[in-house]
Amino acid sequence: MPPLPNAVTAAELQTLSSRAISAKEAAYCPYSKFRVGACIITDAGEYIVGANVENAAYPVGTCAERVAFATAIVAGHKDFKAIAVATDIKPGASPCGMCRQYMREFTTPSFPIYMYDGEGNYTVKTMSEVNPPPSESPRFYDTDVFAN
Ligand SMILES: O=c1ccn([C@H]2C[C@H](O)[C@@H](CO)O2)c(=O)[nH]1
Ligand SMILES: [Zn+2]
Repeated sequence: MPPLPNAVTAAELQTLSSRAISAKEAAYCPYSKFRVGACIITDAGEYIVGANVENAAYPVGTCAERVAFATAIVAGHKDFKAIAVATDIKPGASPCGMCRQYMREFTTPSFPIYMYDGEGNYTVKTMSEVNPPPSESPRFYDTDVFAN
């Protein structure tokens, strides 16, 4: 049987999580003091990290997930296997609405989001679980809808 799309091996998940956890150290978060690190693994097995970068004008700040995806896109990556997001809270944090929308642009509904707490435990959800289809979620802009 061919491997499932978006399936990460145990070794890949180990690297993905440790890079997301260490990326927390790069966060610039003097306002919230809430450190978030993220790491994406591409289909080819490259790892790209991000962390939240805040701003005195709060909405201008960007989350770790969007920093990681923007970095990956600018580096020329197109196909992504999974993302890990690491925080210091239990049971981890799920991506905000802007990040769900942002990530949908570059991922499929089965794309997994691994959410790590401060102790290395995770929960995992797919894009379609955190971002339901447009019929159920009218304010969610889906690339498939705009593809026609
Ligand atoms: O999934 C999340 C949730 C929050 N944040 C950031 C945004 C802000 O800088 C801080 C507090 O919300 O954490 C992320 O980067 N990713
Ligand atoms: Zn976000």
